[in-house]
Amino acid sequence: MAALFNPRSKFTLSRLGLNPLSPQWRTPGGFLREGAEAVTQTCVRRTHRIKGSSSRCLSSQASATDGRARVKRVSIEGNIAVGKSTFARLLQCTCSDWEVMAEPVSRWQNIQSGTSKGTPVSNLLQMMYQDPQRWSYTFQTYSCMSRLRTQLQPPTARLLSLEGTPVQVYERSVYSDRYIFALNLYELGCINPTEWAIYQDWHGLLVEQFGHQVELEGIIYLKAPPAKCMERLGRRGRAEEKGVKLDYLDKLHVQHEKWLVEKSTELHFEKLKNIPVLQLDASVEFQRDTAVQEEFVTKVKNFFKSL
Ligand SMILES: Nc1ncnc2c1ncn2[C@@H]1O[C@H](COP(=O)(O)OP(=O)(O)OP(=O)(O)O)[C@@H](O)[C@H]1O
Ligand SMILES: Nc1nc(=O)c2ncn([C@H]3C[C@H](O)[C@@H](CO)O3)c2[nH]1
Repeated sequence: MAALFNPRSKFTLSRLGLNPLSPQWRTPGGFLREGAEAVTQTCVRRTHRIKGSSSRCLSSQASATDGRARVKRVSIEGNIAVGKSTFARLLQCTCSDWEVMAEPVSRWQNIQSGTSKGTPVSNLLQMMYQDPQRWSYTFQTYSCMSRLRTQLQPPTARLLSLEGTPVQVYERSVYSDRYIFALNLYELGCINPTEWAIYQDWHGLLVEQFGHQVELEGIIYLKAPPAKCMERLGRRGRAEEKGVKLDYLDKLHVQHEKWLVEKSTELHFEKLKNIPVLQLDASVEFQRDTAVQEEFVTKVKNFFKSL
């Protein structure tokens, strides 16, 4: 494991203060729950640049059908720092029919005391990267639980009241938790066979028990060469990721390819086996290129319509 993570970066409690929990961020296009702080500003700029932004994106249909069943659920999957949050912000700012649920990273960075809420206890993301052998299983229990919570959140009243076809968009899912990260850490020996057996047992039970509530209708796969992700990861400069090596991103890339492209990952949930996947070339530097942004948004709209 030492070859994949560099345990030199120091963890301090004071750093936790820099990552306040932000349960819900309002944006011109609607809401980005659990979200990133840059959203509001970037959103305002983007809404002026993208044609048809902040407008209803899917033609009005089935207004009489019951609200909740009409809400489609899609996850954005992809390697670390490929640009999921950035892409999610673009979607959030583009269409008010789409509600983005951000990955709950700040919760992992800021584990709270069970007794006195608000008191930070530790930074589990940092611990996992510093000592993966010790903390990987613990991390996967918590990441999966927090993803489950996110996927169980009902659509907002605003989304339910829309006449078109509203979509809840998640950044990653309980499925990538298992078929990308946990599987990878097991294959690397950071999760031992006993832990892996236990993880799979409770993961299967939870997903089956929650059934329809955690099902997805589609997946958007943002794909880029691991070297490009490495470059972006470095540019982003998240302190906990200082020791992440290219080899780790290579392995995660292979897991994504096996699951979403080659379809060779052994899956345990029927609906997931035939789930539609929209693959987008995320190596394109779309942040400042409105033509590329429009092309992506059109593909997403058509994908959502097809689900
Ligand atoms: N298409 C792009 N072109 C250029 N830079 C990008 C692009 N997408 C994202 N970035 C930059 O790359 C960095 C990582 O992006 P982002 O935080 O969106 O990744 P992520 O996939 O959400 O990461 P994580 O896996 O940690 O959740 C950021 O600094 C962002 O500004
Ligand atoms: N071990 C592990 N399991 C997960 O399920 C998982 N999901 C995300 N991450 C890491 C990637 C980024 O550094 C950071 C933000 O995505 O958190 C994970 N790490």
